[in-house]
Amino acid sequence: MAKKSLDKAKIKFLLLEGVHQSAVSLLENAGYTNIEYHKKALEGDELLESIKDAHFVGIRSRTQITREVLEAAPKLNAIGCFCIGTNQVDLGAAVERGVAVFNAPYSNTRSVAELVLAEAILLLRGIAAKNAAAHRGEWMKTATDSYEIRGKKLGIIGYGSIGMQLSVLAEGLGMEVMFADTVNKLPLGNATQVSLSQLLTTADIVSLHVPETASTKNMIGPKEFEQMKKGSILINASRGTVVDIDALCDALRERRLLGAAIDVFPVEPKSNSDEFISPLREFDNVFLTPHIGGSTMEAQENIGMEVAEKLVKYSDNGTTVTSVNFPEVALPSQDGRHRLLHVHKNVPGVMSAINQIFSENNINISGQYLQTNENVGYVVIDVDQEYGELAKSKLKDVTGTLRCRILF
Ligand SMILES: NC(=O)C1=CN([C@@H]2O[C@H](COP(=O)(O)OP(=O)(O)OC[C@H]3O[C@@H](n4cnc5c(N)ncnc54)[C@H](O)[C@@H]3O)[C@@H](O)[C@H]2O)C=CC1
Ligand SMILES: O=C(O)CCC(=O)C(=O)O
Repeated sequence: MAKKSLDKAKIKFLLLEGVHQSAVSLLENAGYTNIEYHKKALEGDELLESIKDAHFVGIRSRTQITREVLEAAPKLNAIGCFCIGTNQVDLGAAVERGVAVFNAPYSNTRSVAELVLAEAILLLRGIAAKNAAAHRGEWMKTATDSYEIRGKKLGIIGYGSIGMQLSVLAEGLGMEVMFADTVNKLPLGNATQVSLSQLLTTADIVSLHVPETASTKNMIGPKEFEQMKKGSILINASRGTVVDIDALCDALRERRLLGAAIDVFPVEPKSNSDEFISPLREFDNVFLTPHIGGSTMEAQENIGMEVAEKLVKYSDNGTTVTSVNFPEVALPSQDGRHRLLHVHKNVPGVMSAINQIFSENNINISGQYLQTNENVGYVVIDVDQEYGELAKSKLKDVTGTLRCRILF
């Protein structure tokens, strides 16, 4: 009898950072019972030890999957980011090793948009400072520097999934919305696209919704705070690297800003038992939240199912739809066949070497799917069961091979 590929019970899923139990249930229902579950992020030797025999890993925003971590994980097939951002993963190093990365691009967007809007309303009323004062026994009953949100100008930097939802919700409250984005975007409702400096000089509330990239690092620094309207508000629920925190402190000390709401920080505590250290702690008029923009029960449950399902599909039949670093292939099931999944460098000669193996060994191909991106090629080949192992043993030696798997 032909040897089968790895038993599902032997396929190890390492789930970190307390990803929602919906992910565990979905994996178990799909037959994957070898699940190592941790409530916190792992780092250093602890992470290397747990990931060394993992076939799949699930993380949120804290766990750093660096090149070194990937090198310590020879069996890893895919990484599931149970969140939107994928900046915590070295995507280049992952693709070089044929490791696919998935995320949940939409499931928590509404949660972030709602939090931002709530913070905007509360900051315009000075609630952060009034609340802090009341906890100390002070009574700050005043209308000074207290405003309605209706008619105010909201400037959204990064008009993607979150920025666009925020735009629609804000217009519903009677706000005037403008946005800045590196890409020309179709505005929703009455929003208008403007330059970054136009936005900074006119918005009453500036909200950041960009990814962490080289171009967004410290994109709001001393020069940008200078440009912002006196008495305006800054909200950052994107990534901590986007705002220069010292410059923000200066703007707050000089009372150029009415307040701020910051959910993400350049350095965040590794776990809930670690101290949160930030110069922003001194300011009563700043909402400080522990990176919970997307942390609602609804979002986490949906993310758990969405990302776990993507990992299961990749494990079960090779489908890579919506992967952030891999060529996307939607595959039917391989009933009655063996399926070979071959990830290779996207260089000339690899596909002809692969096809030669099949013709030289008289292996009939019953289905073939190929997709490439700039860096890698991903070819999926279905063959009769008796040829699966032979084909795999030859395919894994093709020059340029990054990873080769067999499914049955
Ligand atoms: N605080 C939290 O818990 C959460 C934070 N996030 C963060 O929010 C970010 C945005 O999320 P989405 O809206 O879903 O992303 P998205 O990818 O849909 O939109 C990002 C937008 O930013 C634009 N952009 C990129 N670089 C820019 C630049 N230099 N200047 C202006 N615009 C630029 C892009 O063109 C795009 O339109 C995520 O990358 C993630 O880091 C996401 C979810 C939860
Ligand atoms: O919920 C998390 O851990 C991270 C949320 C986030 O920042 C994201 O989705 O990019």
